[in-house]
This record gives sequence, structure tokens and C-alpha cells, in this order.
Amino acid sequence: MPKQQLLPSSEYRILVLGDKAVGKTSLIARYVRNEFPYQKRLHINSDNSTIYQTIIDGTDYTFIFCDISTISEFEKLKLSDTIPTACLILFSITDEKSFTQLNFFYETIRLKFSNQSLHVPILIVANKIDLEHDRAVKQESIDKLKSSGFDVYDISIKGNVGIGDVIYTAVKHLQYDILEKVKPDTVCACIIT
Ligand SMILES: Nc1nc2c(ncn2[C@@H]2O[C@H](COP(=O)(O)OP(=O)(O)OP(=O)(O)O)[C@@H](O)[C@H]2O)c(=O)[nH]1
Repeated sequence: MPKQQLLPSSEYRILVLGDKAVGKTSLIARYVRNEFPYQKRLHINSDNSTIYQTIIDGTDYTFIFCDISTISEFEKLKLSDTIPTACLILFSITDEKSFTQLNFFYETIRLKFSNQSLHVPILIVANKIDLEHDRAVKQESIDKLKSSGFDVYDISIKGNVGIGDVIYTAVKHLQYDILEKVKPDTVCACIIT
């Protein structure tokens, strides 16, 4: 009997949002090209998206990264729920305002996706941890977010620390949500031989 794999879609959209200069473009450039600092716009399509194919745990993936600098860009985004979508909201530990903006981004995303049939995971990313000496956001404030149940990841794009973990976690969240959605009754997520 032919092998049939009933696994989640391998195409994922990853929206990267956050205040000015928190490292949104740098994150995509680092992940896709291992480039830091990035060469201006070299890798960005005209719609500010970057398509990247990779293999994770032996499976092929296509990621569509969308670099969103302003809320008006975000609101203009045409989204369908055919492509599973995760959101990364970045802030910089050296910029208190970028931290206080988190709530605004979080709520805007939740509203935008309120009609989506699939749950959209939102991960919060604390960037520039290499700049500990310039820290403006207290660690206790970040710990408080974590203990309230938010997924918060500490990264340094410059130091190439933690980026792979963030993307990996986003994808695993998406797969889990898709499997939960298709799980009931007759459909099982398994390999039929
Ligand atoms: N030290 C340090 N600098 C970083 C890090 N990540 C990004 N930067 C720097 O922060 C600045 C802003 O990075 P960008 O990637 O342009 O930030 P952005 O969020 O895309 O900015 P906008 O497009 O203006 O919204 C650049 O000078 C980066 O080189 C990091 O982890 N550590």
C-alpha cells in the first residue's frame, strides 16, 4: 500500500512585528541568510515578505516571513486562513517604549485574527540581550509576563542566540493547533503504510 502522510501543511506565514528598531528585519536576515548586520532590503520582496525554504526535523518547510514596521502595514495585510500564521512580537531590552508597546501589538493581532478558524500563536521576543549593560527593561517585568503565561523568548540577533528556538517553537505551536483541529473522529495524524 502506498505511504500516505497526514501531516500539517508545510507552508507557514510568520509575521514579525514590533516597535521601530527592535530588530525585525535583522531577525529575518539572520535566520534566512545568517547575515548581521543585514544588507538593506536585499532579501525582501516588494510586499516586504521573504520566502525561505528549509528542513526542520527532516521535514521540508516554506516560511513566508512578513516584516511589519507599522500598524497600518499590518492592517493592510491580506490574510486568509489557508496559510497557518504565527506572530512574533519583538521588543528590545534596551528600549522601554518597545516593551510598553507590546500590549498594543498583542491586542491588535488578536482583533485582526478574531475571525480566523485556526488559533494564531503569538510569541513575544526580547531582543538585544547582548546589550545587558544598556538594559532599560527590568528583568522582573519580563519575568512577570512569563509567569502570566506568555511565551517570551530571550534572543540576541547580533550574537546569534535563541533565534532558531523561536522559529522552531512557532512552527510546533502551529502544527499542534492544526492537529488539534483535525483530530476528532475519523482523522488521525499518522503515517498509513
Ligand atoms: N546589539 C544588537 N543590535 C541589534 C540586534 N538586533 C538588531 N540590532 C540592531 O538594531 C538596529 C535596528 O535593527 P532593524 O533590524 O533594522 O530593526 P527593525 O525593527 O527592522 O527597524 P524598523 O524597520 O525601523 O522598524 C540595527 O542597527 C541592528 O543592527 C541585537 O541582537 N543586538
